[in-house]
Amino acid sequence: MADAKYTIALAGNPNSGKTTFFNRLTGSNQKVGNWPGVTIDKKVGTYTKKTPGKDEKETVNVVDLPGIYSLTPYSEEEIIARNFIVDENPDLVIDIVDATNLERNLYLTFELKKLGCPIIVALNMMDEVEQNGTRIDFDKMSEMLGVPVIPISAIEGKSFSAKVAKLMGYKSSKVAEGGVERLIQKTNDILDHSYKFYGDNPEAIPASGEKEFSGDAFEKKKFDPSLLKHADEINYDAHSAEIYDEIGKIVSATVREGEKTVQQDRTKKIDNILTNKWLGIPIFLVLMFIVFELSFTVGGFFTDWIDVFFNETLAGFVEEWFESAGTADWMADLVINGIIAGVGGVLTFVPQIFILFVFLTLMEDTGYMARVAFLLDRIFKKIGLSGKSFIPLILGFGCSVPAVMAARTLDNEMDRKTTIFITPFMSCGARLPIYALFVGVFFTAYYGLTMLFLYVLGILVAIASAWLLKKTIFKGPSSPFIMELPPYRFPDLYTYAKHIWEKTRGFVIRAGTIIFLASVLIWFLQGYDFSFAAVEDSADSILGVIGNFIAPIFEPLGFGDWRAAMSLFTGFIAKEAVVSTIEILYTPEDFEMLFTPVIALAFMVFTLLYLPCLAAFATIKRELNSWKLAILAAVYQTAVAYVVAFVVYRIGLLVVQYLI
Ligand SMILES: Nc1nc2c(ncn2[C@@H]2O[C@H](COP(=O)(O)OP(=O)(O)OP(=O)(O)O)[C@@H](O)[C@H]2O)c(=O)[nH]1
Ligand SMILES: [Mg+2]
Repeated sequence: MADAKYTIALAGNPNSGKTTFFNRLTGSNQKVGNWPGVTIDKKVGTYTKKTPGKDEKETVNVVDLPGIYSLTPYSEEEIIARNFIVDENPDLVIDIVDATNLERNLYLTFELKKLGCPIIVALNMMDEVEQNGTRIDFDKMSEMLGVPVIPISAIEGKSFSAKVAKLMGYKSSKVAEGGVERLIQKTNDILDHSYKFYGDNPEAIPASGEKEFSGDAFEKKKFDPSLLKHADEINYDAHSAEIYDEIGKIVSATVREGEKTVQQDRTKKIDNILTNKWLGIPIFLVLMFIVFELSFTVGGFFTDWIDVFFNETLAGFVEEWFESAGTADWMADLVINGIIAGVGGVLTFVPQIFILFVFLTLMEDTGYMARVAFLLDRIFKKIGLSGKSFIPLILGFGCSVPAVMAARTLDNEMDRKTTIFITPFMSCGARLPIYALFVGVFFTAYYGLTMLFLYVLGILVAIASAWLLKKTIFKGPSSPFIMELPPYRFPDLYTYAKHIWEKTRGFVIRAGTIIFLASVLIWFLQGYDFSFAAVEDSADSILGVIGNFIAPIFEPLGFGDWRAAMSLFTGFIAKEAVVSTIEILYTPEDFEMLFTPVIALAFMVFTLLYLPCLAAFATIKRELNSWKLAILAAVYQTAVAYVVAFVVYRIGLLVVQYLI
């Protein structure tokens, strides 16, 4: 943590807007999503506190915490949140409360108060409250709670995106206008003054500047450890009943419920269709199909340009330039046939990836993905896995690394391990260039369908594996879980754009770093033999010799060619390296000759399912905290890939033979 005078923690129920506020306050770019359990680790940022009338600026640490319902935590990320509040003794806790759901959210407020934390309650989502016509008496609530209450709307601002959002029908909040600034001001005021004032009587906090305290006089109110014990061992029924009773009183005294229930009505209407028992899953499939088709048609348009740029314009220019400069042949070969082919081969697919991210992120941010999880929850329950597993799985569409980490939200150990095992089956973004490459050559007319097949196959294999694992090595009852569905929300455009930008940028950066290095390595290994002498035919190179040795293993799957075998090998570094290897090793003619549509499909299926990349593997090892289990996972995944690719290949051959 940066060296700062104060530390503030952001606490609150899941999905109440903590990270949204954190990002605004600190200018960070942490993941926000419209479902509970997005933040799974504490994140530290800073903001600069200015005291009016003084030049001096101070750095304040702000810690974004995972959401918690109470101080009695169950899962790992809840423990992180609670322990931070309890052990790190922050100077101030800002309790971000979802004002549309006060009854539930205020429970934590009461618990925090009982701990003796200095807190400010930020009533978030005021824009939604107002749309419903609900009124809240903040002064009275503050008085009854005994802590400052400030209405805010964390997504609002004077930013461009807020203006666009307004144009698109988003209604802002009058009450919360400037609420974020007021909250910061209040935070500063409280930090500026002793807790002794605050703890006993919040109204007694003098206006800032009225009275100054030196650093030494800043006295921290210590937590009473007996209270902590209390939180763990308390007689919960009596305790909660008492708290809920008080919450009930506060809510009835301060809230005048509006006539309208805009969000609920809208959400209900949409959900009648989207989560319909029969229509839900077909609608999801159709949506995904449309997304893939769009990413192919729109993205493909730009992809062609980029392809021409790398393979003709840039390669041609570099070639001429090298020739005129008299550069050594090997150098020209490295740059043109190694780097430009390898890195360019991956970058070509940026437009497709970008468009896919545009839609997947939209599905996440609006709350639709939570519905997909809900739909699959029924299936998951049948196989004895908690529906909570689906959130990590959905994140797996992006990248397996954060997805595997997200399995921490599962409090049941067996469920968590099972989820970690199956998450890599979800097709991550890095695998997209592989499909795009093959589909672009062999399945041009069926792009959307082929992609859908691969994604759905990944989901089905994950479900089947979960069933198998729960029956065998990870036996045990799964904890009951009631999926909490957030209301549909118009995504905050600024955050939304940032999400897409970050993901796309990540992809480009990988191409420029790890794929760049992999390309150089592959180029070297395919051009030189074991005595480091240049070879005429790359089949005699280091890569060729190893490749020819392992290639027969893949013969039954249709791709027993050494180049295909080696691309799977380099794919362990990063999945995109499969594309780089193919671009470097194959001439287009060879590529089209050695692969047929059936072989291509089997190859894609194999790359979908086999062991994940190095980074994902390291994460799996860390999260399972066992080499044995991590290796078992990789072996299992590769074995599944082999069997499924074999079946796909054989069925494909039969179809071609008898039906086409
Ligand atoms: N309408 C409205 N939506 C908001 C507001 N603040 C946050 N949101 C939305 O609420 C959702 C949840 O926001 P997050 O910031 O991820 O919530 P969180 O509290 O960090 O959630 P966890 O990390 O899961 O505990 C997102 O879709 C936000 O865009 C607000 O003031 N008004
Ligand atoms: Mg969060």
